[in-house]
Amino acid sequence: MTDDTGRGSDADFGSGSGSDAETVPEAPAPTAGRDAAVARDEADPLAELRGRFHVPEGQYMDGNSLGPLSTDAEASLDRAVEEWRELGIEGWTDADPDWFHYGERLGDRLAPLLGARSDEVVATNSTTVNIHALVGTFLDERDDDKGRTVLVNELDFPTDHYAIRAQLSARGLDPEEHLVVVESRDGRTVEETDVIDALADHDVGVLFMPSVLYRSGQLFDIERLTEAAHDHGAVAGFDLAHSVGAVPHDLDAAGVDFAVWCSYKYLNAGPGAVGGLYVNERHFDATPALAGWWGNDKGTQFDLAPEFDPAPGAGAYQVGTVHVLSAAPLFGALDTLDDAGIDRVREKSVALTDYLIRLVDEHLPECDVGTPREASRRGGHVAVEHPDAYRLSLALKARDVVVDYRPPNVVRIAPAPLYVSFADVWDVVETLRAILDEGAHEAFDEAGEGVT
Ligand SMILES: Cc1ncc(COP(=O)(O)O)c(C=O)c1O
Ligand SMILES: Nc1c(O)cccc1C(=O)C[C@H](N)C(=O)O
Repeated sequence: MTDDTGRGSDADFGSGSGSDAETVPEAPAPTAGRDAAVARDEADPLAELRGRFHVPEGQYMDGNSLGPLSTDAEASLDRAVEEWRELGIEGWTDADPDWFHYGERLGDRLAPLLGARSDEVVATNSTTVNIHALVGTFLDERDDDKGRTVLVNELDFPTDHYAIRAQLSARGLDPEEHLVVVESRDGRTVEETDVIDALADHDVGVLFMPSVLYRSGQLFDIERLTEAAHDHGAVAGFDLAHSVGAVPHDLDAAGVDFAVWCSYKYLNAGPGAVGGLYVNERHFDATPALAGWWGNDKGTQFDLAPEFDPAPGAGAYQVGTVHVLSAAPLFGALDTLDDAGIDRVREKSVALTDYLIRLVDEHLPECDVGTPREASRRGGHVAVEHPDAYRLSLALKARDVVVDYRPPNVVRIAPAPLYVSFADVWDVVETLRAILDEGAHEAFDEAGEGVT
């Protein structure tokens, strides 16, 4: 790609080139060349954290699906294995932290990232199981027919749709009558005003939305949508899979009722890592729809009584035995994130995605950007659109640029701040420019292998 033609500073690219009015000052100009990216990296206070990750060769841009292993996560997993070896069954009480309370101790660590009290957060289950548990609970909490209707978005991740439909059907509630689906106008994003209008136009008891859309990366205004839900007598729940660890949250202040998330994306806790959930203390008297002995009060759990005695707070939503070995890496992964600070992570993320969008605009005219250009409406990844996105994603991986593909036309590129540099972003776009110039993606099979 050509270097700077002296066309001016960042400010000249602020309007219409991909960023919103307040251009993020830190990102280099798209025509300033790789040296400017390297110089930006040399000034990056988070740059040293990359050394605490085992980042594969090339550019790893898939943290929106699976974050890489950090030395901290590795150490905490090793510690759990060592305790298993040395303590055996005594690990439930004598490990540090004791395995019995892994979910609660991780809740203590996660709470600051969520803007929540420790007893409102627990690491447990998986995202999908937590959606079943919480949507089911809040459907049961409503004794009026109005409350037994859930509002979702057309573009939500499929597991959210599957779980909610199952919970409705389990209660004899026909999704045709008790599920309101807000449609996208452009196939990429959802208008918040359309969500708010749907709340006004339908008898909705539960609003359930992602914080960030998995394909386009649109970030929603959680506080605005929660207020709208409450104004119309609904509770508000959010799937934070694509924002926890990338975007600061303040769930208590926003009045959110419940939330769920995974830990294997921007929290970097490893494949199949334990999920997490939040329940606002307003709802601590609710009865979990998915009762299990691990959600029983730890003080009576081994009375082994047939009656369920829910634990206080979010802990009641644990179901079966905590998955110790899939939870252990999260302790170390949170050490790394705590050292960075979520506000600095978000600041760098906005600069990296802004830079990526402007490089695509400047150097890849064959591609479109499906992600909102306003920083306040963007999560941690960018949707680069191209009719041959699937084969482009394969061609990129063949050149050690790890991205993923989402139908019908999106290459998802996630420059995660803890281990991605501005020079990495330049290199990804330069590689994509070369692939397009050579037509290298045409060597790949349309059908291709499975998509991850
Ligand atoms: C928004 C969203 N929810 C849920 C999931 C997956 O759920 P689970 O962690 O249960 O596999 C994903 C993908 O990882 C997702 O993007
Ligand atoms: N969550 C995933 C997984 O557990 C295995 C393989 C891939 C994924 C994903 O990236 C799905 C993810 N929710 C998405 O945003 O598409």
